[in-house]
Amino acid sequence: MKLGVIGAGNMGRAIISGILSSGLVNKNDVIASNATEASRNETVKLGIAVSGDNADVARAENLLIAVKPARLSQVIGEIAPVVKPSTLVISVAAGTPIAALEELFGRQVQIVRAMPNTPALVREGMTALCANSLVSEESFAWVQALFATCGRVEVVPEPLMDAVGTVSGASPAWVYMLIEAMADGAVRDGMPRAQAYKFAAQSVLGAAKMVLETGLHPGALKDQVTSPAGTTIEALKVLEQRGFRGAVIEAMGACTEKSRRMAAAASAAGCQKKAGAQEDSGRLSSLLKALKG
Ligand SMILES: NC(=O)C1=CN([C@@H]2O[C@H](COP(=O)(O)OP(=O)(O)OC[C@H]3O[C@@H](n4cnc5c(N)ncnc54)[C@H](OP(=O)(O)O)[C@@H]3O)[C@@H](O)[C@H]2O)C=CC1
Ligand SMILES: O=C(O)[C@@H]1CCC=N1
Repeated sequence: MKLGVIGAGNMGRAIISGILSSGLVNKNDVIASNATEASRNETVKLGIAVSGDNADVARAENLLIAVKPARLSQVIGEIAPVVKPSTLVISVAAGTPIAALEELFGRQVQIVRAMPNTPALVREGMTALCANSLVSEESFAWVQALFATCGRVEVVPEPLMDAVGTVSGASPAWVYMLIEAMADGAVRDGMPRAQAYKFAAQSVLGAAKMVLETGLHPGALKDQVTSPAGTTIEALKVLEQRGFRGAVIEAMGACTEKSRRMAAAASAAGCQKKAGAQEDSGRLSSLLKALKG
């Protein structure tokens, strides 16, 4: 198998769907796993092979791990014996540094850390990537091509991954909140709800494209909309009074801080495991010495 995916949930399935619709990887070359039968029955609808055995999936040439960070230790414990030196492991886990993943494997493994987002499903995702030194340029280029099938890709230094997890990984959540709130506003003004979602979502999509494609500063684009003594400025005044921008910045700070706390906890757990392994190997060599003596 070309690609194995352990944890075909919201993020895993979005990536699989993005990749399959690009044709870069064939359905017959993908295998995925879920914990429960109910989820496996959903995953099988993607037309790929599905297994309840993570070791089966981990035999693929490239392995994407998309379980929740709290499940990583258990899953890596299960698959470490079958992951070969040639296997390329990609983790999308938030707040989980490469060094912590290496500790969980307990040996040298080629690891790419990715931070994607769910718009990968419609091939409008944003993914940041970084890798450990064992990943060859050729393999890293392949991973970039893989995620490029799901949208935009950028290589970033690992310390930026917590910020990325907020600005693109998690941000769709509050953009959806904004769309929901905008639609509520339109409903209040008399628009039917289904139509309101379309108008709100298309406006967010268009505004995002304006930023990406004109290269203009978002402030300049805002000014283009805001006519002197017009209607828009009345809305901006209320948003400034209610602390709209401050609320977004503070919320994003909380999100990034959580990711950093998770990373610190994952690193501390890795250090404990390493210390434990050193203690075990110390005990083993004393035992061997005693047996020889
Ligand atoms: N959701 C998002 O927008 C983003 C998520 N991420 C990262 O992606 C990862 C997954 O998150 P998300 O998709 O939201 O979570 P989900 O809960 O939607 O998906 C996790 C999947 O893992 C499966 N799973 C759990 N335990 C096992 C196991 N032991 N063996 C095999 N499969 C297992 C679950 O199966 P079952 O359904 O049967 O329980 C589920 O399908 C996380 O690490 C998160 O940090 C990164 C960026 C964005
Ligand atoms: O909420 C989370 O932890 C994940 C990571 C980024 C988006 N969702």
